[in-house]
Amino acid sequence: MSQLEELLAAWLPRQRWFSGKGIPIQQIRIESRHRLVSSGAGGPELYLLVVQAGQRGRSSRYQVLLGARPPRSLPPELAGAAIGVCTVVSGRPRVVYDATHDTELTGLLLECFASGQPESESGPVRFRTLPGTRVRTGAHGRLLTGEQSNSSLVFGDDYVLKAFRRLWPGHNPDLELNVALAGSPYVARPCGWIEADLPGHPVPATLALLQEYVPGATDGWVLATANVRRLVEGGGGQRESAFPPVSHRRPGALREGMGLPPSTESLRLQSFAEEAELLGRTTAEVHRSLAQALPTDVLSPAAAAELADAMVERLAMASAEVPELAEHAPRVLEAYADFAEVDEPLPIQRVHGDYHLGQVIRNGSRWVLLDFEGEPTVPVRDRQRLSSPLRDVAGMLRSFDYAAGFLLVGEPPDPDLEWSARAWARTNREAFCAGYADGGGPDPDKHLTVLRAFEFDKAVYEVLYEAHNRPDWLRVPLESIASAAAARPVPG
Ligand SMILES: Nc1ncnc2c1ncn2[C@@H]1O[C@H](COP(=O)(O)OP(=O)(O)O)[C@@H](O)[C@H]1O
Ligand SMILES: O=P(O)(O)O[C@H]1O[C@H](CO)[C@@H](O[C@H]2O[C@H](CO)[C@@H](O)[C@H](O)[C@H]2O)[C@H](O)[C@H]1O
Repeated sequence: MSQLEELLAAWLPRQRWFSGKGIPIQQIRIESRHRLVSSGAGGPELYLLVVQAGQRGRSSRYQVLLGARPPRSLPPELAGAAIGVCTVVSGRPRVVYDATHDTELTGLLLECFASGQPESESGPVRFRTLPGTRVRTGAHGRLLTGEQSNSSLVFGDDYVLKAFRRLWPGHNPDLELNVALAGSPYVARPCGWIEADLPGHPVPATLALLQEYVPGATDGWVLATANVRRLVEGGGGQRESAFPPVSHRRPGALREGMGLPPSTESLRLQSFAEEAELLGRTTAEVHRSLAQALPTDVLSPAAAAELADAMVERLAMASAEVPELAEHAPRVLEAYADFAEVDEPLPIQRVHGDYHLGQVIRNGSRWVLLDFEGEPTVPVRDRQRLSSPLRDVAGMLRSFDYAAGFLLVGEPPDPDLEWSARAWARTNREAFCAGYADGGGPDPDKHLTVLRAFEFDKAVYEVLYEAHNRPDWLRVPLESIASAAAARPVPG
């Protein structure tokens, strides 16, 4: 291993976006290295590295944006981004650091888009813009610090540049789907992308996506968790207050039907249920646009069986890593077997693929959908497969459970709190499904077997995701699986 590879081997596992956390790195190899920009003699340089990390006999590729400056010239505000001192090029020692924190360098990325030309050593990295786009330069890129699988830089109120961290050959679905949806009011307009050739692969990999920034928006996860917290803090755990049964989709409908004014709790539940319903409608609209712009098909029985097999495989993998999952496996397997036997034709199309509350932002008038990347740890060619839009519905339903379950993380057992949290999740799940069906999507209530299998599959994915990234949160998907496994499946 080179000096830089050794430094990266120690630094990578500490990064939020590194998907192989907790598994020893056996090998690190810098597969390619490109100098993108240099701000002049003695100034910082920006390198783009494609790094292969070997773990448990498997190799994964990551993108590292590396800054390099002469030793002892790192500004104090970048001290926390330092990776170490080594020779990057031409044998001279440099202090190397995570360049996404360096606003001097990130600003130069916009200039590469504007000129279409990086100052590159060998030219295999390309900055592309979409027809009709003139990139405005001048703003510095500020790194977002949220829970992310990638790294997003916000340039003033103009753009967001998302650098994909885990790289796969092929166009990233986030680029493909945003381009297909360009012009829709429900996505952020795509402006350009960065791509690079990967050694030995005929198709380039997408390294980053440049999109218009949606100003003044808040993401659905922040809104939902604030709402669920308010509900609970406001005494939502009073069991005598009306909570709509499953057949009543709107909170408060039961009391309304009885001529009673809405209870405080149902008003609080309703405040987010309206949002959930609108989100359901918006989701249906986006699915319709995707189906119009890109290929569609119908899932054949053979393909359904293959899909069920893939779910079984994922369950086996997750159970091997997280033994608590194994006790629920028989019921989960039953759900997958029921799915494989569904005999109605299931329309399939391109879908979001990793749909949850953190992927939607709400501005003044609408919900906007982000991050059509799919599950970042799944190879791009698999993420490009057509799928049932109900997979996205299941993803968002899981997310309502998450927002409620998150509230209980670290809390001592409290049946009232648990009851309120579950009530919140159920109300919003129902509102989302109602909005989705009203918006023209396949009615979730009529596809319960399919939905149950997709929800289990997503929760199993989440178990692995949490085990690798946020072990404290593991109980959120595990408890959902336990309670869904204990419930009798409703035919449909
Ligand atoms: N175009 C945009 N306008 C405003 N905020 C955005 C935009 N794109 C991303 N964001 C913010 O960045 C966060 C992470 O973006 P996302 O694409 O979901 O990244 P990741 O793939 O790493 O999860 C979003 O939750 C949102 O808050
Ligand atoms: O980074 P991405 O947004 O592409 O997605 C990954 O990270 C998500 C967490 O940030 C993870 O989502 C899970 O946690 C969310 C709350 O933080 C919750 O809303 C989702 O329902 C839950 O799946 C996602 O699964 C993962 O791919």
